[in-house]
Amino acid sequence: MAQIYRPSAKRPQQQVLRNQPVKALNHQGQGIVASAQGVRFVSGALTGERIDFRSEGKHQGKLLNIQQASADRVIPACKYYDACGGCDLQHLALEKQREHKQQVVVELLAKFADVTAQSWLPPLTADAWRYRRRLRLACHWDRKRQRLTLGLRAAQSKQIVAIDDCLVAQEQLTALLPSLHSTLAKLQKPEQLGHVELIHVDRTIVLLRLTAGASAADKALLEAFAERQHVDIWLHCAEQPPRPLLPQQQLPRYESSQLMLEFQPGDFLQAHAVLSLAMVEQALAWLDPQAGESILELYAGSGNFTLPIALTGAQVTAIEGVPSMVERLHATAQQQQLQVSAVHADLEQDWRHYSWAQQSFDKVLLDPARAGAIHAITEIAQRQPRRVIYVSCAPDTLARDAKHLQAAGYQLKQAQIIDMFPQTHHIECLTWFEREA
Ligand SMILES: C[S@@+](CC[C@H](N)C(=O)[O-])C[C@H]1O[C@@H](n2cnc3c(N)ncnc32)[C@H](O)[C@@H]1O
Repeated sequence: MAQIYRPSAKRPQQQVLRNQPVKALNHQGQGIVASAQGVRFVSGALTGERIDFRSEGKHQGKLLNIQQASADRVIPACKYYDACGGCDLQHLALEKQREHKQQVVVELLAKFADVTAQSWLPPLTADAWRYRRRLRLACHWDRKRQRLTLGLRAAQSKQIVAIDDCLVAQEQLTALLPSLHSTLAKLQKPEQLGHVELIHVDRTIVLLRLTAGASAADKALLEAFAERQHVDIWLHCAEQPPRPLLPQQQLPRYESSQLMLEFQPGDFLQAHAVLSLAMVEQALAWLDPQAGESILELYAGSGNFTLPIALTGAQVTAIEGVPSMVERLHATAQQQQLQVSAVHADLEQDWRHYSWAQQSFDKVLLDPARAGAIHAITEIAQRQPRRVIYVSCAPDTLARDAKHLQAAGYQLKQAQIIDMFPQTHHIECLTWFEREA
């Protein structure tokens, strides 16, 4: 058989580069270094620092040593900082984190959309530690050692960092960790545990994701835990929707504009309770809904913005892609006797087939996931509502979508950073676009 020459696969270069200046932070909070090998993004580095790093792959660098530290550098408060992939900006002073987040949005809007806000409000801020009301924990059962690991994912890895505290989670949640760990390790088949979500709203919820239904013995074990810890347990087994462990358990509720909204554990819930309330209030101030106006709300979830808007007397058409959230939104609107039409639809599909999309709307509010509103924004732009309030959790997709609005004749009147995820690089931004007269 003929031998064919095959060049050996090129290994990515892993050269160490020393004393390199960091020129800025990117939107993922990584230091940008323009090295002789090209631009590298280095997690943990700060603007103005000089660092040693190892070049990894085409674009990344691993921080090895800080030769000259920034005056904005602080000692990370969390003992898991080096291992956990969560709070990746806690080495930057809090005020500077907020300045950086606004700067990122300003720059991305200018670079990708040629959009400049007419004015910026100061960032909306609240507690920067112990703020998270939901915490998702990864689980792994080591069959050989008969040991359960319960923790958070390491940075860019599937590894789990076992934790007994998380400084950004509310204390009601972290206080559960030791007893939860020992209870879950006693399950008959702990390998069936996918992940665990802890939620604190009007009650504390432990949602267990399982690959199969729990046995009667496991249910009894969990029931005893729930009683001892005064929590509600929900089970999310295989393809079934999440169910309460006990039939008498009620749906949990969270607050929005003095209303209590029901939601199903597992469905979307804003992470920071205080800032979620403040954000809704600010969005309403800009939207300024009037009785009789017709408002289209996209990516509505279980009604965090919808019901406060409807309280003003405006007619709201709220669109959401997850059926359980549409059901909850519809039920709460009925209980409160509010004018809401809650519709299940995929906003990424062509809107010509949707009857709700054939009406005209005075104003639009949208709050998409990180992917942004790549199709929906073109549909909105065609319909030319007077005002668009865009709530974004990803500045890169906001900039992409803002370009469509700008091309369709909208101006960015105001913008504001919501410090929804302190200590992390994640950025939440509220924007107000107005159609030019
Ligand atoms: C950032 S959450 C906002 C939810 C709500 N506004 C709130 O404040 O709680 C985004 C929502 O968009 C929904 N979603 C994502 N992609 C969608 C799509 N293609 N069509 C409809 N809804 C979608 C998600 O299910 C989620 O509820």
